[in-house]
Amino acid sequence: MSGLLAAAPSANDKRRALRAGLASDRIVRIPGAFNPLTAKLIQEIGFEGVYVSGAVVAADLALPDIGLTTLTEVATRAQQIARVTDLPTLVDADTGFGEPMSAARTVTVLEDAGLAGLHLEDQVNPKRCGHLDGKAVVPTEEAVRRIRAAVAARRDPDLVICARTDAAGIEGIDAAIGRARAYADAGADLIFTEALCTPSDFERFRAAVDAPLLANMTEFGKSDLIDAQTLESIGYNAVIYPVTTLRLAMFAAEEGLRAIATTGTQKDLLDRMQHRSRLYELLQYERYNDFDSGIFNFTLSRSQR
Ligand SMILES: C[C@](O)(C(=O)O)[C@H](CC(=O)O)C(=O)O
Ligand SMILES: [Mg+2]
Repeated sequence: MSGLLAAAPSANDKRRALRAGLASDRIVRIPGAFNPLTAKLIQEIGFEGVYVSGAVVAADLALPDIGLTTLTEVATRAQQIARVTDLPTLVDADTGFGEPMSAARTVTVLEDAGLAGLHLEDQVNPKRCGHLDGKAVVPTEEAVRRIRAAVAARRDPDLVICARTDAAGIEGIDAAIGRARAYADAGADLIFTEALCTPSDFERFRAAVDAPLLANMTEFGKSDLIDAQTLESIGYNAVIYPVTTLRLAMFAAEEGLRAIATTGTQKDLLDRMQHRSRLYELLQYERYNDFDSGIFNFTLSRSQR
C-alpha cells in the first residue's frame, strides 16, 4: 500500500531531493498546485517539485493576496498538498507572518507540516503581489534578521530556506543583488529574484550572486515568460509557475458555467472535462481494494469512460 494514502518518501527524503536538484546543472521546475489532486498530476507529468502559492491559497478563499491569510491556513493547505506527493513541496511563507520571532515559528510549523522548503520575502506588512506597483521593502538589516531567525529555527538542516527579494522593482537590480548577497550570507539556501523583467536582468543577477537562484514565471506580471531551457542556460536553478494551474482551471470553469447558463446543459462540454475514469486513475481508486475488495468491484460503462 506504499504511497496510497500518503507519499512514500519521508519529508527528509524530499528535502534532500530538492537540495540535489538545486545543486545539479538542471533547472528544478516547480508548478503551483491549487489542491492536492493537482499535485498528483504535477508528479505524474514529470516535474521536479510542487509549489504552494500564497496568492493561490488566498484566492482559493476568495481573498486578495495582501497578507490576510494566517499561518494556520497556509500550513494546513501546504500540508495537505505536501503529503500526497513524492515530490518536494516549496511553500510561500510571505513575510513570515510577523516579526523575526514569528518567522522562526513559521519555519517550525512548516517543517512539521512536511514541506521541503519555504520562502520568506523582504516586503513590509501588509505585503502585496510582487508584480504590482506600490510595494515596499523593509531595510536590508531587518530582512537579514528575518532570514537569520528562520535559519536558526530549522531543526532539519535539509529544510530549504529561500529568501525572496522584491527590491528590484523598487530600489533597482543592483540593490536587489546586494540584498541577495546579504541574505545568502545570512544562511539562505536559495534566492528568489522577484519581478525581474527581461532575460538580461536574469543574466545580470546570475553573474553577480553566488547562490542558487529561483525565477518566478507568473503570468500577466512584470517578467517576460522565459522558457525553462533558457532559464537553465542562464544558470537559474529553479523556476515556479505559481498561479498557472489555478488560472487554467478557473478559465475552464468560467467558460463551462457560462455555457450551462446559456444552453441549460453541459453535454457539449464533455470532451473538455476530465473524465470520470481519468479521475479514478489519478486517485488510484483501484488500489483501495488493498483494504477492501468491495471498493472497486464495478465496471465503467462506455459512456462513463
Ligand atoms: C509567487 C507569488 O508570491 C505567489 O503567491 O504565488 C505571487 C504570484 C502572483 O501573484 O502572480 C507573486 O509573484 O507575488
Ligand atoms: Mg506570494
